[in-house]
Amino acid sequence: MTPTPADPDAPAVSIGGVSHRFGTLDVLHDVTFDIPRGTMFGLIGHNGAGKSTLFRLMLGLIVPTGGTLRVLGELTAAPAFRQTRRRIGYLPETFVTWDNLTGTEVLHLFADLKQVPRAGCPALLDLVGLGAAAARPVHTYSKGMRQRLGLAQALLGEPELIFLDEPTNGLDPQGIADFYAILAAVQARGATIVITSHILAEIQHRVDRLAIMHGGRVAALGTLAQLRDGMALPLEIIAAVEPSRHAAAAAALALLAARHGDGIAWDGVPEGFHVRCPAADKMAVLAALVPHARDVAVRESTLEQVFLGFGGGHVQRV
Ligand SMILES: Nc1ncnc2c1ncn2[C@@H]1O[C@H](COP(=O)(O)OP(=O)(O)OP(=O)(O)O)[C@@H](O)[C@H]1O
Repeated sequence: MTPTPADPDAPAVSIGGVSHRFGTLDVLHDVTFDIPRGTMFGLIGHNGAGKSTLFRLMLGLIVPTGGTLRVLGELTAAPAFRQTRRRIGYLPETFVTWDNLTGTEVLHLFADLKQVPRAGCPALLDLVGLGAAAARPVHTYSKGMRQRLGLAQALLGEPELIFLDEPTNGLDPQGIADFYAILAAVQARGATIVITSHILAEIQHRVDRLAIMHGGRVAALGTLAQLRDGMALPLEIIAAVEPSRHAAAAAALALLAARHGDGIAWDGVPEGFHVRCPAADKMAVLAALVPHARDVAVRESTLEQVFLGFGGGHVQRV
């Protein structure tokens, strides 16, 4: 029987002061955060930051050497967690499967291992776009098709919580878009998704919340907007200005900069102006430029800039 968590509103994952040590190597240090139910949560960090270790801990495959870890309301160290694991899906970084079996046969085997009915397999193969290839042996699949088969096995039994470790590695742009469209549908039915990726441009607008891991610690946590605010990275505003309006636009910017101090900087280019300013000055800069501009675009800092700002790009081995 599937156990029901005591509190259905409890976070999908609750990590409290978790540390982990392999032998003499301290890999995670006092990691504390929750993953709210129904969210798509991104876990990012440099190579060796501890993401996969945290995944293995959340899956109950290893037990933390310090702190507590609750997943779907159950302590991962508790014997009852074996039952809870049936409500969890997992796509490892490297999805290894039986190459001589067909897509359908592979999925049947995973369904048997997970003790869920095989009857759901055809619909899952259709969902991931493998319906037409289901009867072909897996050794004839492309890398993208294998990854989609991996996603299908992670979705067996309609799990409430799904862990995906760098799931879009090797997928082409259309494959990545299709992959996230499936995840959006899965999230819409209420599932929580935890995903790691090194392709930050890909996940920045797709995840609801993020944790940036650095050297086994949580360096930052929140929505992309909160992380941007925390970093106070400047915005870039690009204004297309006709030559006849250049002087007037430059004068408006100079007046604004004199009023707002050093935070506003700009370059004149043949097509107009590139302005960098604190986010708080965005509306003032737009108000100065719009009367003179043919077009204006605002570029907010990317997740990659935020990540690098938090020291994410600095590989520090723990
Ligand atoms: N079984 C293990 N025994 C000893 N050390 C380990 C073991 N698994 C991981 N580590 C070490 O723990 C640290 C974190 O590794 P982990 O795989 O969790 O990082 P990661 O953030 O997932 O990295 P990547 O982005 O490269 O996948 C690394 O220093 C790694 O060498």
